[in-house]
Amino acid sequence: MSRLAIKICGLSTPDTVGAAVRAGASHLGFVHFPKSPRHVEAEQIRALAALVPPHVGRVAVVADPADETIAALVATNALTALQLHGKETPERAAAVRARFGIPVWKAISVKTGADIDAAEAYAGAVDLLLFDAKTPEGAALPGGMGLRFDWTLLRGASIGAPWGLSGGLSIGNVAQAVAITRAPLVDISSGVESAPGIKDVDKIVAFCKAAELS
Ligand SMILES: O=C(O)c1ccccc1N[C@@H]1O[C@H](COP(=O)(O)O)[C@@H](O)[C@H]1O
Repeated sequence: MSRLAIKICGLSTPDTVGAAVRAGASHLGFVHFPKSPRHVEAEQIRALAALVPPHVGRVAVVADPADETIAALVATNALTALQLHGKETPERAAAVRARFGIPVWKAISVKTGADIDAAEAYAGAVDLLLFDAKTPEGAALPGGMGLRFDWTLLRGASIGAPWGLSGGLSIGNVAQAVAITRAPLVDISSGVESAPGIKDVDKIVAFCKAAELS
């Protein structure tokens, strides 16, 4: 059985980056979305990523980015993947991957089983599908709101690509989430914070422990 991959997302300080690495995270996420309390500029991502050992993935999270935005992020040479967390189509996701030569993760907003079925259109166009809860229409953020969806929708689903589970995960529910979905990767942001955008080292450590035991 291969080890559960853990992505700690929305990091913005050297301390919390170090804590996530030491706690055993396989991937770190950096949100580049100005409306987010977790927003970090490309130069900050470059500096934070320089603290990360090469075996740990470094993922920039964006939503419906312009090509210029992607170019600036890719130019940092700090990233192992780009997470598209907006309304990008399969064609747009494939074009980003081809144009910028970077692995692409696509967040799939889930409310019903039809949303999971619709993810099939992205297989082949992206490198990883990340199932996250749909945020309410008009919400300020497309993710990072601690919302979860009905995990049983993923039970027994055959996903034709590498994938992960996101949305409303916490120290207390990650074991149940993995038991239900058999997710190979779990992704958390607000569940390891003390306030929006403020990561909590103790919570990061506790989450990684709980995920590893699941
Ligand atoms: O966290 C944000 O502010 C954010 C902004 C724009 C796009 C995505 C964002 N967050 C991502 O949402 C998921 C789930 O987060 P949570 O655990 O429910 O808080 C995660 O991948 C975040 O990085």
